[in-house]
Order: sequence, then C-alpha cells, then structure tokens
Amino acid sequence: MTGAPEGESVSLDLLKKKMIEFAKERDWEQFHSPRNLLLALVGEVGELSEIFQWKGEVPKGLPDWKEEEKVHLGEELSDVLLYLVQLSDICGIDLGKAALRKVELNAAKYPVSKKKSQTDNNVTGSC
Ligand SMILES: Nc1ccn([C@H]2C[C@H](O)[C@@H](COP(=O)(O)OP(=O)(O)OP(=O)(O)O)O2)c(=O)n1
Repeated sequence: MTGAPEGESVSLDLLKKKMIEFAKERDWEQFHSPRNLLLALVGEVGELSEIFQWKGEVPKGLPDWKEEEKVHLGEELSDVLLYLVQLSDICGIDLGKAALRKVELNAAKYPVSKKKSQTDNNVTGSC
C-alpha cells in the first residue's frame, strides 16, 4: 500500500479506503465485526499504554525519547486509529463528521466565558 500523495494531508477517508482494501485482499472482512474491531481497538490501546507504563510523567514533545521509541509510539497510535476508523465504518458512522459535530457540542457545553483557572482545574479535576 502506498502513502498519501506528495504534499497532501492524510484524510480519514483515505485511511478508511486503505483499510477496506487491506481487509478485502486478505478476505478478513468476515472477522471485522463491530465487536471484534472494538476488542482489537482496546487491545491496541493497551499496547499504547504499555509504552508510557512506569515512565512517570513525560514532558511534551518527548525530548528524551530515542528515535526508535517515537517510531514505536507512532505505530501504536496508528493501530488505535486504524481500528477506530474500521469500527466507525462497519457501524455506518462518518467519523470525521461525527468528530466535528462533537467538537461543536463540546464548545457549547464548555463556553470560553466559563473557563476556570488552572488552580480550579487542579482542585475540581475538570476542565
Ligand atoms: N484482523 C486484522 C489484523 C490486523 N489489522 C491491522 C490493523 C492494525 O493496524 C494492525 C494490527 O496488527 P497486529 O494484530 O499484528 O498488531 P501489532 O502490529 O500491534 O503487532 P503486535 O501485537 O505483534 O505488536 O493490523 C487489521 O486491520 N485486521
């Protein structure tokens, strides 16, 4: 499989099409039920978590991480995304549209005018 065309960003739609092709070529559609994809997704979230396990808090940008650790992180993040894309597709959800709508709902639920200070956040645990 090839990547995105030179200079173009990667869309959810492109990833969806790539994964449809990937499953079809291997005759794996039979295994890609909503439940199986969800379990696979959760498994990959576990693998992603393992990367951070026991490391304590790490600074943004991961300045002290080796290149190979960052490559591994990218792979696990991708596994989570690719199963999420497949799960959404098999459930008939347009993930991009659903996510954009959710961003709007979040903004309405948490108006900027009601933003709390960092101190408040620490006390209440909410944003
Ligand atoms: N039935 C499958 C199996 C795999 N994949 C795709 C989605 C993920 O991007 C990746 C997952 O592959 P693995 O199950 O081999 O998981 P890892 O890549 O994490 O390997 P490992 O668990 O050995 O670290 O392959 C898929 O779509 N459907």
